Amino acid sequence: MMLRYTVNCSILFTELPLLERPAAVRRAGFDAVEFWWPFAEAVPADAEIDAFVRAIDDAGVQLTGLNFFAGDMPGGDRGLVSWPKRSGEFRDNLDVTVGIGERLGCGAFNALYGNRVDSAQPAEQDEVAVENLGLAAQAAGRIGSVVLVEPVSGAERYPLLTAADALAVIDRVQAAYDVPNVGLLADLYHLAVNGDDVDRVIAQHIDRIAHVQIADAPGRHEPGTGTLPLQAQLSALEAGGYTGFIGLEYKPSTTSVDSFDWRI
Ligand SMILES: O=C(O)C(=O)CO
Repeated sequence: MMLRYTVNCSILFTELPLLERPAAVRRAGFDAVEFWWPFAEAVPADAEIDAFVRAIDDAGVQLTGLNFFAGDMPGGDRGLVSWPKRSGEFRDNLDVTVGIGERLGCGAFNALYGNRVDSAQPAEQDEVAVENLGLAAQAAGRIGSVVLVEPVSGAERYPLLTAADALAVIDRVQAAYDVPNVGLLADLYHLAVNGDDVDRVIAQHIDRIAHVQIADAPGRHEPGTGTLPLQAQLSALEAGGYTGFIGLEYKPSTTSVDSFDWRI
């Protein structure tokens, strides 16, 4: 298989401090990494950003993907994009994220949509999301990068569960802002756990898939630890002409370095 893999350093190599993970990925034989937002704040100090950029540069790996600031992820937040009261923070974060991307040649930014909140109606949240995604796409477009919209599982109030949910949002953004650079993040684990028909999504929407991530289910561990037909789905992506990266976004069932044997 010619598929290219990128290692998600927010869920793999967590045995190590964050800044040591890119070098560990390189030692494990990979040349690409992706991260969830790696800082506590939407706008971190310049020194923190410099240290992050240096860790990736010095490791000799490519940053292929970075999540925008998504709130308190361990506390249950899953993005600020559709959260009216925190829209300002998302917008403050846009330039910082794209700035990091520009320094490292990062091609994709994941804009987690955000949970439903009690302080706003769903329709208002969806309006705000379209605006914020339009702005994000314009910012990413300035460096030739794409913004990703991702269906996610495991968060009770996250409204994008299936590929169709995310594609409907992308359609709205593209109609309102005429931005070509917004695409589906097809995380095959999240889609399967949410009951989507992953084979059909690949067959029907491969041209709208801008990034793929994988983990097996149940458990969200490496491929082969669960029951998902991931090898067949990766083959289908390759046969269908998908040339992007495959993000390894799983919790290793052993140590991270011992979790790569499933690759063909
Ligand atoms: O929150 C998650 O599970 C994600 O996949 C974020 O990108």
